[in-house]
Amino acid sequence: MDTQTTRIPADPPVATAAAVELHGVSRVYGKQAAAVHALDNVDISFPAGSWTAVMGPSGSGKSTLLHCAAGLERVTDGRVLIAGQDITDASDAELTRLRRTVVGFVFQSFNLINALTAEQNVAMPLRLAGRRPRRREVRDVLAAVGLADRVRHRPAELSGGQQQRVAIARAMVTRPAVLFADEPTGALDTRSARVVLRMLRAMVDSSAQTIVMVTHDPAAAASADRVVFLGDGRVVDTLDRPTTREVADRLARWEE
Ligand SMILES: Nc1ncnc2c1ncn2[C@@H]1O[C@H](COP(=O)(O)OP(=O)(O)OP(=O)(O)O)[C@@H](O)[C@H]1O
Repeated sequence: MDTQTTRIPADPPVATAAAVELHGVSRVYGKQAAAVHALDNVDISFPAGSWTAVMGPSGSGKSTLLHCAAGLERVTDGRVLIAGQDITDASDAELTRLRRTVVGFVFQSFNLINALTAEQNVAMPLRLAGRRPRRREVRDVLAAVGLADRVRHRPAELSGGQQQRVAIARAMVTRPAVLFADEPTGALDTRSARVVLRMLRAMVDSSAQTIVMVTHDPAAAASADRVVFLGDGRVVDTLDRPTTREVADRLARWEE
């Protein structure tokens, strides 16, 4: 008799380790002779709980990659999956729901509403998702980004670094599984940039959120777990656990 018993694993297997997957994704702008292949058959996956920096020369397709991966823009070819869900043919309503629940965005230009206070800006995604924001949860997120004493300030009354932190708080308040950030430190001085990068690191390490960030700055990219380099709409290189020096050297090679 077989005395071996079947062992039941303590934890169920992880269903999907990828927060975002792009399979054979192409994005073409314009037609025929005027066609621009902004993305050309890109295969890439962003593991859950990881931080990836996307780099490459101007026009290499970084923003297009971010927008397609986030469901902000439709792909011409290929498939995009977010949290295991194929969003390629999702309706506009489904994409809107996804953007309000699963993903968050931070843009270089902050995109804050000037007429609203920091607190009201941060509460906005909760309202859009149909929730009545609790003052406490909004203030807690603002406190987490070091702005507990600025909740009643409007964007014009805040520094660039503070505005960017409000934008990050706004993206964090719904606890999105994936945060897409387009040059989140591009408009900041070195000190404010460091604060923002530390906050992004905390999101990945403490809450296992996933970050995909476009940047031109090797120091910012070195805060990520991995750097993906684009050239002419294709992934041309990747670098794991990068240092600033390695990123700068690799960039110089691809931008030659
Ligand atoms: N809406 C559009 N219509 C036509 N062409 C576009 C459009 N958006 C982007 N492109 C083209 O697609 C290519 C990739 O653009 P994208 O903005 O993704 O590059 P990028 O790497 O983010 O550049 P940058 O670093 O300058 O922001 C470029 O050649 C650009 O001109």
